[in-house]
Amino acid sequence: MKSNPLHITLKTSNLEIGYQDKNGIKSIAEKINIEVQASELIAVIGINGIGKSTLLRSISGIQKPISGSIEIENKNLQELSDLQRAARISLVLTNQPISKNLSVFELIALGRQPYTNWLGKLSKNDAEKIENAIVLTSIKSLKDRKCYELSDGQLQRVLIARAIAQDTPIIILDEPTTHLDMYHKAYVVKLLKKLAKQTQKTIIFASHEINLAIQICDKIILMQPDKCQINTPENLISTRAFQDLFPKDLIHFDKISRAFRIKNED
Ligand SMILES: Nc1ncnc2c1ncn2[C@@H]1O[C@H](COP(=O)(O)OP(=O)(O)OP(=O)(O)O)[C@@H](O)[C@H]1O
Repeated sequence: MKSNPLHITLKTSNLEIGYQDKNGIKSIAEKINIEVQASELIAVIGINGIGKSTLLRSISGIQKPISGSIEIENKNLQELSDLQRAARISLVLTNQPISKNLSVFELIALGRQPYTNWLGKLSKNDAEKIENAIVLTSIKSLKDRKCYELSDGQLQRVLIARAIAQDTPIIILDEPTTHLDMYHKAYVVKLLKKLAKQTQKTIIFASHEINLAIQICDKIILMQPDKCQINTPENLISTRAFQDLFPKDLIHFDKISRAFRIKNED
């Protein structure tokens, strides 16, 4: 794919997301209008239960939206077959069960599944994509290890490598920094930024690491009870969008340090 700053990879129009339970359809968020471009790193931010995972599942095509449309590279997501979707979007779910008995190489090779023949045999091109993903995520030394031997931080890098090997224009990750220490949280988000720039992919991830997202991401999708907006961290700060994200009794957004801070006074 060519590096083109105006290459729109994902567009939602008047999207309403939610779920169905025994009592009927429940709406979680509506009027979601977002447009994202190639090479952008985008964080989805919002309080617990606001609908971040539901939004990611909806734009990945694994959960049906209530209404509105989702376009991936100018194609309606609903009209894509599973295979066509897998060639456009890769999804990394932190709590997804994976077979930890696989070696790192085997797990990354699963990223090529949408392209391999029915025997699952890897072509030369598949092998190159896998090798490239291993190099980009700096996990060469882990290649032959079993996944159960890995630390959470290492496993996260391997899952990211699998998504890179899948070679889709869009990569979506749900809370890729969960369970990681401060250093490894920063490491993973910086890695995602590097990958977005080097591979011209759109990378969208949900996270509670707001201070990190403000420092590193190109854009933030900010989900709040009454609206969902997308903008650069600078614009969100200047329009005071972060001010009422949390109840004000404990935490406030400090414009000077561009970070949320805990109130110390009683
Ligand atoms: N299938 C479902 N059945 C019942 N409730 C659901 C279902 N899917 C989502 N919800 C509810 O919808 C709301 C949004 O959930 P979601 O997981 O998308 O939020 P989130 O922002 O990702 O939360 P968190 O930050 O805690 O991970 C929550 O109240 C959740 O309980």
